[in-house]
Amino acid sequence: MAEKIDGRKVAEDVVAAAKTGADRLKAEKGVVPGIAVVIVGTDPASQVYVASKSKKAKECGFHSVQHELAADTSEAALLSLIGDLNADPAIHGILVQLPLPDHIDSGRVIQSIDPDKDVDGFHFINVGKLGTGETDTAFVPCTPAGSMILIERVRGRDLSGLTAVVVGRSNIVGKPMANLLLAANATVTIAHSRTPDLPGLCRTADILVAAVGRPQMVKGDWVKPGATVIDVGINRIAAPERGEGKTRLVGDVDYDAAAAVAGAVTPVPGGVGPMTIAMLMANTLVSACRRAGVEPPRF
Ligand SMILES: NC(=O)C1=CN([C@@H]2O[C@H](COP(=O)(O)OP(=O)(O)OC[C@H]3O[C@@H](n4cnc5c(N)ncnc54)[C@H](OP(=O)(O)O)[C@@H]3O)[C@@H](O)[C@H]2O)C=CC1
Ligand SMILES: Nc1nc(=O)c2c([nH]1)NC[C@@H]1CN(c3ccc(C(=O)N[C@@H](CCC(=O)O)C(=O)O)cc3)C=[N+]21
Repeated sequence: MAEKIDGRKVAEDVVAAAKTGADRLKAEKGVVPGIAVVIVGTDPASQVYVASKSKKAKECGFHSVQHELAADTSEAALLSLIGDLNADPAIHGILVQLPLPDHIDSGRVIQSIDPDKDVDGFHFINVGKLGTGETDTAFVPCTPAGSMILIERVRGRDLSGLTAVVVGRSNIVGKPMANLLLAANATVTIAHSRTPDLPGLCRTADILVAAVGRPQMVKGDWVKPGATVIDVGINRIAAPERGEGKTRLVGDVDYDAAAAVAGAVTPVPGGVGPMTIAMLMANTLVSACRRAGVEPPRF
C-alpha cells in the first residue's frame, strides 16, 4: 500500500515558515507582508479558496485585503483596481482569481499586474524567468511549486535518472510543473488530450502528475509500481451514498486503485490543494522580503 502524502501537514510547515519570516521582517524592518485577492463574480468554489487564503494570511500575520467585485464589473474598472494595488506600498502580492467572466480579457488583466507583485507567477516576466532557469528572482505558480515540495519529500531535490509524465498542459499547472521537474533534472514528458496511448505512457513514469480536470481518470493500471503520484485535480462529483443531493471532492486519479500500485500518492482533498494556498503565503513573504532588501527564506 502506497504512502499517503499528507499535503495538509507539509502545508502547515510552509505556513509556519512564512509566519516566522514575517515576524523577522516586522522585527528587523517594520514591514508587514500584504496580500490582495481580487475576485469577480460569486462562483461558490472560488469563494471557498478566497476564504481559506484570507484565513492563512491572517495566521501568517500578513495584512490581507479582499476585493469582491460584481460579475458585471468592466475590464476597465478591474484594470484600474490593479493599477491602484500595483502602486500601494502595503501590498506585496496580488492574486486575481481565475477564471474571469467572459467579457474580461484575462490575459490583459494578468499582464497588468506588476511582475514583482505577481505571486501567482502568471505574468510573462515570471513565466520567462522560470523557463530560462532564473528561479531565484521569479515567482513560480503556487500549485506546481507546492507539488514540487511534495515530490521533494518523497524523492529528494535531485530527480536525476527519474522519468516524469505530466498529464495536462495548462499555463497555470501543466507547463510550469514540467519546467520545474526539468529544472530538477527529471526526464519529462507532457501529455494532453491528443496524446496516444496515455495509459501506456503514464506507466513509464517514476513521477506521475495528473492535472486534467477529469474525475478519477488515472486508473491503477496506468501507474508504474513504486511511482510517486501527484493528483492536482479538484473535481466535485455527486455522492448519493452520503445522502440525496450530496457531493464530494475527488482528484484526477482513482486513489484506491493507484495506491495499491504506487509508492506514494497525494489524496484529494488534503494533498496539493492546501499546498497551493501555503505557497501563496510563501510567495507573498518572498515578495515583501525582496522589496525590503532582505534575503528571503527558501521554501
Ligand atoms: N489543487 C489546486 O490547487 C489546483 C487544482 N486545479 C485542478 O487541476 C485540474 C487541471 O486544471 P487546469 O490545468 O487549470 O485545467 P485546464 O482545463 O486548463 O487543462 C486541462 C489539461 O488536461 C488535458 N486533458 C483534458 N482531457 C484530457 C484527456 N482525456 N486526456 C489527456 N489530457 C486531457 C487538456 O488537454 P488539451 O490541452 O489538449 O486540451 C489540458 O491540457 C482541474 O481539476 C483543476 O480544478 C487547478 C489549479 C489549482
Ligand atoms: N489566480 C488564481 N490562482 C490560483 O491558484 C487559483 C485560481 N486562480 N483559480 C482556482 C484555482 C484552484 N485553486 C485551489 C486552491 C486551493 C484548493 C484547496 O485548498 N483545496 C482543498 C479542499 C477545499 C474544499 O474543500 O473545497 C484540498 O484539496 O484539500 C483547491 C483549489 C487555486 N486556483
